[in-house]
Amino acid sequence: QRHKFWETQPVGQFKDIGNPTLPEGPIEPPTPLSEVKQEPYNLPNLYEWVTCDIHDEQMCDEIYTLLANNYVEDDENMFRFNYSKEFLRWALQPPGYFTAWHIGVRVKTSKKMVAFITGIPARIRVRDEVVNMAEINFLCVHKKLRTKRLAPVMIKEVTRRVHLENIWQAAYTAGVILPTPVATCQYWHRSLNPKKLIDVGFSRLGARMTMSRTIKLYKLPESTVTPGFRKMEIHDVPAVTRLIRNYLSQFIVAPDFDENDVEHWLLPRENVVDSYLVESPETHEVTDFCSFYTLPSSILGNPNYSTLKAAYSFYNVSTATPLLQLMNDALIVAKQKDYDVFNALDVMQNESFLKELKFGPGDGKLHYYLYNYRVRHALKSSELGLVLL
Ligand SMILES: CCOC(=O)c1cnc2ccc(OC)cc2c1SCCC#N
Repeated sequence: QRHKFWETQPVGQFKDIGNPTLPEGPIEPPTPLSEVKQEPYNLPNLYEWVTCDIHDEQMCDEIYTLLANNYVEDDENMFRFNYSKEFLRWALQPPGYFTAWHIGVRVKTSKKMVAFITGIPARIRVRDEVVNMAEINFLCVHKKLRTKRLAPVMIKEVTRRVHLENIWQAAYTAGVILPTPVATCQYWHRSLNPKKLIDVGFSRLGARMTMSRTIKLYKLPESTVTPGFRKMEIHDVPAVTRLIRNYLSQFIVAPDFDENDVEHWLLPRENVVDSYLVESPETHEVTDFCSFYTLPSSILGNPNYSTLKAAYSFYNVSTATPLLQLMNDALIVAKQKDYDVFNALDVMQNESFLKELKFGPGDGKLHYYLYNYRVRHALKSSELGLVLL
């Protein structure tokens, strides 16, 4: 029966949509820490909790393999996300992370990892309130255990462990509708390797279009065009922090990044995150910034290809270079690095460049959720300044 679990949780309920008397903000007050359940929730008998030290090579391997074989697929089962190990270590070890929030479920006898869920701490501003939250991600149950109702108890257990750290709100996304989306975003895709996307069946040759005409349509310059466009370096952290804090202040929901956060989330890491900035050749001021993260996908059941190399737009700021030109340079760099596709959500100001840079709308939507925090009415995706991995 629909949302049996979510109707028991402090989240916006469908029945409350449009009720103007309900105030924006926390739905339930914090619980005194002494009253938070001290022991883990009970799992079905065959299974046990395991706290996952993602830094441990063997544990990281097990998590990588569980996700690579059982994590999210698109509706047509053409792709499955294939997060790399170095990406997982980056995603799960931001400043102030808690190992206890990286939670596995394994079979008591075989010790086989069969499920996973994570939280990381994040300061997220909602309008003018900065709230300490947990970002919940990587909820994955092995394909063979999907009917055992493991997800609700895993969500309750990560919530319990977050409460023990005196954090009472959370943010998460899903491709499915749950009570109640704070915003609903659309994926957009920019072909970089149109022949491969057509060969795997994601894209189709347009009417009256040949393959060579299609390749020409998506062709990009060999090199970037913006003077002063270069990779971000560690000494740029203060300037980039100023730039991105100012830029994100215009959105209703956005991360409250400090320099430590910027150093972790935006400094380039090979095969994980790429970030570039524009340093004015005259004034040496940092005026613009763009970034994308690397999330490959397994291509399912295709004899000729096994992996899709996908770049995902992350945080972009333009104050001097037109956003259109800045993002075209990002596409150029992604093509230089042999990505097959550059993906973006219609969040922030992305709508201003998507069509002109030849992105096409995806058929998947991404719904954003807040736990124990009511937002009176759903936001437009352009009011969202938050990109979750
Ligand atoms: C070619 C465009 O599609 C994707 O890049 C892609 C790749 N892998 C996925 C794995 C699971 C999946 O489940 C929803 C979707 C994809 C998608 S489309 C949505 C992500 C974006 N942009």
